[in-house]
Amino acid sequence: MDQGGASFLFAGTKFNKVKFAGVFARFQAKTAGENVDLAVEEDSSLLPNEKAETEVEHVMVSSQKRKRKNSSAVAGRVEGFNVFKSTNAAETVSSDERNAEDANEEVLREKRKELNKQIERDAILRKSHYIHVSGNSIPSPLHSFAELSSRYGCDPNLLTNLKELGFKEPTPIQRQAIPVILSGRECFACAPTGSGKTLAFVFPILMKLKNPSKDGIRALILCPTGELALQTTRECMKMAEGNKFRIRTLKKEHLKSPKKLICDILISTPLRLRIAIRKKKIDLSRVEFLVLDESDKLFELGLLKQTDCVVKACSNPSIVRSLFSATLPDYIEDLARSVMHDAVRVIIGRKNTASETIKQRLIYAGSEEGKLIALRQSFAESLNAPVLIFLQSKERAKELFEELRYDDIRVNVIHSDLSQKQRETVVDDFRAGKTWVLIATDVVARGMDFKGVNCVINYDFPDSAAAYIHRIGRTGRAGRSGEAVTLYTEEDIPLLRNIGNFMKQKNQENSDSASSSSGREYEFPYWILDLPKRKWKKHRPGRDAILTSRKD
Ligand SMILES: Nc1ncnc2c1ncn2[C@@H]1O[C@H](COP(=O)(O)OP(=O)(O)OP(=O)(O)O)[C@@H](O)[C@H]1O
Repeated sequence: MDQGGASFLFAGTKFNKVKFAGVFARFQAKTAGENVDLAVEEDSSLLPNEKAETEVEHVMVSSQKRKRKNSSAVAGRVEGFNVFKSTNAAETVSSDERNAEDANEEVLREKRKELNKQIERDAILRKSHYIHVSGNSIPSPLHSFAELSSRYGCDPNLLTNLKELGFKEPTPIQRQAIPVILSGRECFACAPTGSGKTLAFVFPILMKLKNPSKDGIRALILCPTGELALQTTRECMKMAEGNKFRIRTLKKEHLKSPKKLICDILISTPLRLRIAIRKKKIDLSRVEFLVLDESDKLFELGLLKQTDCVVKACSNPSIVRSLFSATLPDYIEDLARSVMHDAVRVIIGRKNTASETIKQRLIYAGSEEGKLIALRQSFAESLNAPVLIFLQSKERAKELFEELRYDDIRVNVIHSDLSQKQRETVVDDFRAGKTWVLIATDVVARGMDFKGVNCVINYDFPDSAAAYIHRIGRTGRAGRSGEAVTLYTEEDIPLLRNIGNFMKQKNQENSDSASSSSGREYEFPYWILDLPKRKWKKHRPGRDAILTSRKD
């Protein structure tokens, strides 16, 4: 990735004079020489530990000031300067102040104790959910969804929606990311596939927007593919049910319409959005919340320019930006750290790892022919539908489809040569169970939530570590179990070590053998860990054709 190109992302953010108007006014008054009361105002938006921290700071400042004053009073007496009008008056003030100081120090001790207790409670909760955080004054994680009501005054209707969706407990990423966004903090978050990241950014946005308005687009969610944008829109609508928010996916029709698109929450790919911006069909200057979902993908070369254009168009200085993904490479972290404002980093479990609930297996297929034989054999033994098969290119996906379409299984294919409408139909059929086996390119590898996919087959070895994690992450979602099988040939052997590292982590925590859906025991091939380390560049080796007819 061209990091130089990425460095101008997020440019143009200024000091938020509106948000900090109070501080600004006080600061101005102080510089004008007025007697400014520095007392901390009761700020209901502050969280318990933030509030405690602020109060402790305030008491400390006041106490230090008094100490300085007292010591100068003592110094005044010792050195004999007539600092005070009368010694008696000085003594009276000093004894009053001493009492006040004692009381203040008691308050300070209590606040400190409470703060420490809160920090301890937060640490225990975070530890039990493998939540790792860094940043300043990080809001406490949630114990339950009910806390959204007691701590943040969440609209009861939104909470009812959660209940109706069957969500009883927040997932780890939701426990931490929701309070972070609610407290107006920018964040970059990394949590495993299928761990509920969508709700983690959608729900706090719905809470913050409160009511529908005609003021313009207030929240924007960027997704790398049209399918994911549609899925996110649907999820968003389910969570907002009954609140009359206008939630829209940016469609081709919007680009042709003479009117500007006005809605509360817009969900789009960067590609389409950039066209809309250039055609002046959209105004993003009032966007208060910007989410870059699958952020590492959005920063890849093919999408970087469009993403950058969108980020720049979101010119509201008080915007709150969040980056979410299951894979967060170091260079994205560095970029985020350097350009985001006081951002909070939230990592669930170990960074860049596959979900714990996926059994992963490697199968040596020898050749292209061997792959097809292995696939047919596995389907003949037990077709554990729904199954998702990934290939490295649309040409190869089409070939495998041609090969399997006359077998006795309901199979379909999805790739970028299909129109958006066709792609939507294919996805819907797979979701509805009309398709048992879906052959795909990486267009559906990211973010797609096909509930209940039992098995992912990497027919072609993935082209990057991130691709491996996202592909296999289409199974084993929301705590369900799943299976991922990766077929490999000679060309892929140098890269086995790279995914072996992910597999080893999983197998060490369970046992070294994992049984597959067909009931066979699987031995982890330890020898792959002895292979030399290889830098994983885009791995798409030339492969023999799949079609058996073409070989005859
Ligand atoms: N609190 C919850 N309790 C139970 N299920 C949940 C909860 N939150 C979300 N889910 C469900 O978990 C599934 C996965 O959620 P989601 O698609 O947001 O995952 P994700 O972390 O974004 O995955 P990916 O990295 O693949 O994009 C969805 O079916 C969603 O409805």
